[in-house]
Order: sequence, then C-alpha cells, then structure tokens
Amino acid sequence: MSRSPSLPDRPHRDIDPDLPDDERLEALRNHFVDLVEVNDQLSEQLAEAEQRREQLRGEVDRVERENEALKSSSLYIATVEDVLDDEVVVKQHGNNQEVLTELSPRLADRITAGDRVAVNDSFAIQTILEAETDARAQSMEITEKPAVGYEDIGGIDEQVREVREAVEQPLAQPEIFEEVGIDPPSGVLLYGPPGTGKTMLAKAVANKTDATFIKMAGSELVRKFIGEGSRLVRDLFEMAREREPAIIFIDEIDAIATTRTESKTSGDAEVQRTMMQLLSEMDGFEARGEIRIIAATNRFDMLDRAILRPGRFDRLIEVPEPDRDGREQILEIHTRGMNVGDDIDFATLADDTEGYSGADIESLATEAGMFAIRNDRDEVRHEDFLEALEKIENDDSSDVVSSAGYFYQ
Ligand SMILES: Nc1ncnc2c1ncn2[C@@H]1O[C@H](COP(=O)(O)OP(=O)(O)OP(=O)(O)O)[C@@H](O)[C@H]1O
Repeated sequence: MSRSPSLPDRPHRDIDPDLPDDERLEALRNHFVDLVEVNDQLSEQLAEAEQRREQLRGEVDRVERENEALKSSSLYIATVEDVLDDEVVVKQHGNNQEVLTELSPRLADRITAGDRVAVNDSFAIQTILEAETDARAQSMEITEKPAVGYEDIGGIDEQVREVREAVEQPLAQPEIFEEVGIDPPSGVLLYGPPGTGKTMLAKAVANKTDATFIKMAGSELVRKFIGEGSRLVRDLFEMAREREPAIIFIDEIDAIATTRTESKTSGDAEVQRTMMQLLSEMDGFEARGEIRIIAATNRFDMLDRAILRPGRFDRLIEVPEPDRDGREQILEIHTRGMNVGDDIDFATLADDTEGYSGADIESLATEAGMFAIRNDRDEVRHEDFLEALEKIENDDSSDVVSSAGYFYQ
C-alpha cells in the first residue's frame, strides 16, 4: 500500500565566479526561482502524504472496531454438512437453515463433514467445536449398573410395585405382553415433590434388569446447550439404542415440556423444538423393545398435556412425601450402615419428622452422625438425632424441610 512519491530534482546550478556582476545576479535569481518551485512541489507532496496518513489512520480504527465487534459478538452453532473445494455447507442448529459459506484457508484442512462449528452473523466459520461425543458425555449420565436396589427405597412400596410392572416386566418378560396381546406403557412419568425417590426408582429398575441407565436433565438441555436440545434428544435415543437394554431417565421433564406460552421468544421456540423431537422419538418407538423411558417432574401442573397422550407418557405414578411409617422405614434404611446405639427410637423420630422427604431424612441421619463425631463418640445415639433435628429446624439457610413448600399436583 505504501506509495513513495518521487522527489523533484534538486536544483543545481554552477555559477561562474568570473561572470560579470549583472549576469551572476541574473543566474542567482533564476536559481532562487527554481528553489522556490521545488519547495512548492515538496510542500504539496508533504500535504498529500499527510492526507494519506489520515486516511490510513481512519482505516486502522475501522478495522480495530470491526475486530472488537467480532470478538465480542455471539456466535451460532452449526453443523458442517458438506465440504466442497473452498466452501462448505453448514446447517444452523435451532432453525435448521442451510447455507453455503466460504471456508477460510486457516480451517480448510481441519474441517470435515459432521463437525460442529461456531459461525458468525454472516455464517463465516469462526471455530470448530469439540467432538460431539464430548457434548453427549457432558449432557448425559450413563451408568452400566446403578448401585441402587428396591430394598434401598422406603415408604413407597406401592410405587415400587407399579414401576416394576410398567418398566421391569416389559424388559424382563416381554413375551407375557405378546401372549396377552397388549403393549406395555410407552413411558412412565413419576411426579411428586423433590427428594422422594423418583431417581432411585428409575435406577433400581435399571439395576434389576441389567439395563444401562441413561439420565438427562431437562433443565440442562435447555440451559446449557442452547440450540442443541433437539439434537441431544436424538443423541439420547441413539445412545440408548446402542446400549440396549436401556432405561432412559429424563429428570425435570417440565423444563422441556411446559405448557405452551404465548410469548414467541427464540428460547421458547427452542424448548418447543426439543419437546417435539422427544415426542417424535417416542411416537416412532417400538413399544415392546428393549428401551424403556421414565421421566420425572415435581411440577406436574406445568406439563404440556401433549406428552401424556397414549403412546407417550401414558403411565402416571405419583411419588408422594413419605407418611409416618414411610419415614420410619427410610430412617432405618439410612442408618443401616451407621454405628447406631440401641437407644434410638425410630418411631418417635418418624413422628418428629413430619413433612420430611427421603432426601431430608438422609441429611438428618448424616447430621446426627456429625453430632456423634463432635461429641467424641463413634456411636450415634438418639440424642444426636434430636440435636440434628433442632439444628435443621433452626437453620434458615438449610433447604431441608423446604420440600413441603414445593408446588405439585
Ligand atoms: N423413598 C426413599 N427411600 C430412601 N431414600 C430416599 C427416598 N427418597 C429419597 N431418598 C434419598 O434422597 C436422595 C435423593 O432422592 P432422589 O434423587 O431419588 O429424589 P427425586 O425424587 O428424584 O428428587 P428430585 O425431584 O429432586 O430429582 C436419594 O439418594 C436417597 O438417599
């Protein structure tokens, strides 16, 4: 870009000292005129150079501003569908828009079809994202054999029976359903307050049937992976097919299956698409196959009824807070591995823990153990439980006993 203007010739005039005065004077005058002319030319060139410098300065500022804007603006997620010579076809997640975009030489030999990429407003690829398997692993919890058995679940025997019938039996004895000629429930929805054993139930069935337990949280689907919800739902079912027999457990399903709202923000549209994908996966599902689906929510009131239609989550099981006997059973379960004294009276503790969920009771037992340690004992006594109860009741910041305040139907 640099331009070096040619400098005018330096005026040079040898004046003969032997010339008569008037001729020498004339020669000097002419020389002076030449010098003035050169000076004018140089001044003109200097002014031009200054103007050019100003222009360049302006250009640098503009490029810097553009660069800043590029660095700070949000990018969209897309998948590379096809790599051509120096162009690629990308499909933007969320709206599925396909575009042909130029490929920068910087990325040319690193990109392959199927890569997840971040694109800017003009669909220029900015970065290649990490492998899809990482995203899958981040969003799902996969356990080959969860370490939870039915004997670890207290106070909800009826719910255990129902889950076994709706999920375990179709996996363990599919022929019974074939012989009778009925399809087992497509999906089971567990609903009730937090910490009552919904996740435990799903894990226990997976354990009993030697099925892979694949958990995905609805809230993560919409919060963490914006624009990728429907793709992750597809991945979830694909993963389950790869690992049959499998139990798919979708926790907090209300996050993706809420009643349609009036607002039409892109976030809502994205949640809708994620739910539609889930429904279409479930609709195209082999009812007697080796994959069972369990979902859980503590916001039953918010659910979009579309997910409860036959062929979808068509078996509803309420998992309530434990009653008095249930609390006693859960207390016994959670103290099984503890060194407890003979003086512990579970019956009165069950009376004292009205409104406690299973998770609250688990925390109570741990807290009682802490009091025993604080009192320099290796045996947990009834008094430790009473102190733990008092601490929990007084502890405003604790969310224990808060479950009673959750809204569900
Ligand atoms: N019925 C129960 N019997 C024994 N332990 C329980 C029971 N319910 C809850 N717990 C204890 O609380 C913990 C949390 O329970 P779980 O995750 O199954 O609750 P959840 O109903 O799925 O809760 P959330 O709605 O918050 O996901 C369990 O690991 C277990 O220790």
